[in-house]
Amino acid sequence: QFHMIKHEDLTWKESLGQGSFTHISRGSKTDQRDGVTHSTEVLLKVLDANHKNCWESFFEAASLMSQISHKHLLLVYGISVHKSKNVMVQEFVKHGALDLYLKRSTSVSVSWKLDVAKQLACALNFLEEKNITHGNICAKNLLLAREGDPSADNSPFIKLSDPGISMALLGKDVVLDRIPWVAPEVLDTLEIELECDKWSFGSTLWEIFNNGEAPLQGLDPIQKQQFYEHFSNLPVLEWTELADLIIQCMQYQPELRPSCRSIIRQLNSLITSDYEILHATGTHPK
Ligand SMILES: N#Cc1ccc(Nc2nc(N)cc(-n3ccc(CO)n3)n2)cc1
Repeated sequence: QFHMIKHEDLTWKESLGQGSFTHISRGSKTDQRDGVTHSTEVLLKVLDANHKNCWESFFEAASLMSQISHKHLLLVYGISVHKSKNVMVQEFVKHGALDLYLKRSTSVSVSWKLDVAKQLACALNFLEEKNITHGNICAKNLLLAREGDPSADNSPFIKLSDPGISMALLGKDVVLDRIPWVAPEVLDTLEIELECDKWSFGSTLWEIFNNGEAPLQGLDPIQKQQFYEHFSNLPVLEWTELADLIIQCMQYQPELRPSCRSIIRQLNSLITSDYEILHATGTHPK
């Protein structure tokens, strides 16, 4: 169920850091199409040698992404297995992970953030309609294909990355570390259902509107576990309508979380202009 890419058709360029249990590099792949050699810029995601036993789950995550196509889902060209290297070949997304972009950027507008939130909600709605659970929604797994330039009046464009190795294989400490993105019910069963993605969406909304700051970042795994045991909520954003949506998504009872359609409807009903004016000037528009 995969396109196998030959090792010799890949060129490795600079390393770009690492995800969890993988490291990523820029590269290119060549392929022959109607006798013409094409070279495509790609992102090469290599599974760490010490997690080689997770290669099935690594590729399972990638195959989820290549079975379906959607404008806000990352394109996976295929995989390449050569000697002990398990490589996922992805489309190269120009501006990389959203969490780093938000941390580095100073002047990202509220409407820019809302645009990104709507695009993520659309991707989730698409997956929900196909009854596919992603299982690892977070700003680190949102990739920025287009920055969006307010003066040129064009908006950002994001792609949801692959979910990576399933938590069931990664063990309890990784699951604890993923609090508050991982839904509370997952801690017991390690089973992920559609509602889990709604919880993670709420946590990711919090990240986006807090400029990429990781929620609960100061807490250690035990304190993170207690956060769930005490049915705690994230610190409330001052934009109450958005804070309400986050609370709805981060309901401890999975069945009380909103559908994607409801999430999209609520995002569309948020008025950014008033909020921005109020936020910027401290006064309400006339
Ligand atoms: N400086 C810089 C820079 C870094 C990366 C990209 N591009 C890219 N393309 C992808 N397909 C996936 C990723 N990822 C980044 C983290 C993860 C973990 O999931 N993926 N980055 C562009 C610029």
